[in-house]
Amino acid sequence: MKITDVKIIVCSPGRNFVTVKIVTDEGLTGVGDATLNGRELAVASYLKDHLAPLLIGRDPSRIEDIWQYFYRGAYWRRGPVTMAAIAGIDTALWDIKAKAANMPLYQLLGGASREKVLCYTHAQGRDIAEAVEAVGRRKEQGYRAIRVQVGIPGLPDVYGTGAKSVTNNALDDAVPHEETWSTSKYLRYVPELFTAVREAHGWDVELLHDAHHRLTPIEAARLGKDLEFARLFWLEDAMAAEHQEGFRLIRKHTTTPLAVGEVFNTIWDARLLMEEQLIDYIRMTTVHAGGVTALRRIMDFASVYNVRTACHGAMDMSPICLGANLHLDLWVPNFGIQEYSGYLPEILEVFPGAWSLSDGYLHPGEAIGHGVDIDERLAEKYPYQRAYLPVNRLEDGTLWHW
Ligand SMILES: O=NC(=O)[C@@H](O)[C@H](O)[C@H](O)CO
Ligand SMILES: [Co+2]
Repeated sequence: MKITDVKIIVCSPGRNFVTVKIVTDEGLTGVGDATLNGRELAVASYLKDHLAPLLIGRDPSRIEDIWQYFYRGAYWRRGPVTMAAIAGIDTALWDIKAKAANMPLYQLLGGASREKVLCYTHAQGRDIAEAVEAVGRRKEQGYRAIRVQVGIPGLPDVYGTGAKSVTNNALDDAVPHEETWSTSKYLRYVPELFTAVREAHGWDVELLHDAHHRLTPIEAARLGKDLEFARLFWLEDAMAAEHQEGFRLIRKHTTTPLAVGEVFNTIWDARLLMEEQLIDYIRMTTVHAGGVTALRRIMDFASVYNVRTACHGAMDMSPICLGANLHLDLWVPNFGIQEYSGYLPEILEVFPGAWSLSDGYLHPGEAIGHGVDIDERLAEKYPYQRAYLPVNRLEDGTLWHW
């Protein structure tokens, strides 16, 4: 079998996605997600101008060799753009291989280790009352694990808590929306949020919270400690994790489980965190971690250190990424949880898939390959629109983490 064509499809059904479609001379095709929220065209060009030409004529079954060719062969290794581009190709190649083997991808990985995939979803509010109500709605929809985020009194819209939080990016802003942040206001308020949520909804629902990299190590330790009463499933992205050693301080002070990794793109970003068991969940996902080939390796490394998987899966990864994740989620022995924040209807039309959600659990389905495709004609109806994630400033104007 030979690769005869590589298409890079950029579309925007409610938000921007970059999709790789690989065509072979035997009629088999495969698709992969290569979306990088806010820098989509950099990945599209990396693929179109640099990688796609090198794929034509190659044997699509040589997935590992192609992965190494683009990783080691790049010379300039790692980074979100490079690894998202490699991910798009790699995921498409695994899709083709599973189709050629006439089986769902999870069978190729080693078969199912569970019947279904536990997921968590998002609930947010501009204030505690709204957030408590949102948790109630998510419980009624059958979710067993819910991430709770809330606006902070005295601060304007905080990321992921206002009306625009559905798409997590500013489609209608020609420049990144600038948020204002105060850690002290935040640290005082979040424990009140979880007191109210536990009071209203009890203990049979798993609660998660995402600090989106905004704290220093000691502030993260403080929050973890202050939230121990709420018995969270996890506190996520407590601090910007380039400084992996910083988690030693957090770990020393709190038993609140820690999750990190959605912005990581190679194992090197997480090695120390996992070797020293400084985290409990690794949040790396197919599209940002370099595809199925890389993520499978990272998941196995995590299992050696009792770290569980928790693939990132918000709406700024396409349903193709979710589909591929779900096959890994069904197979991986050290599974933790899968993020699922739902998709706008137009996204599900452009990316039809075999996966399903019921009663707070997902399943990849039994279609051959990873079970998700792209409707190219429909995708054309949604041309790219430049959009960004917000940026974050302290009240004095300092450009801050997020
Ligand atoms: O854990 N999930 C998250 O943090 C998401 O909501 C991210 O903010 C967006 O995917 C960033 O593009
Ligand atoms: Co997150």
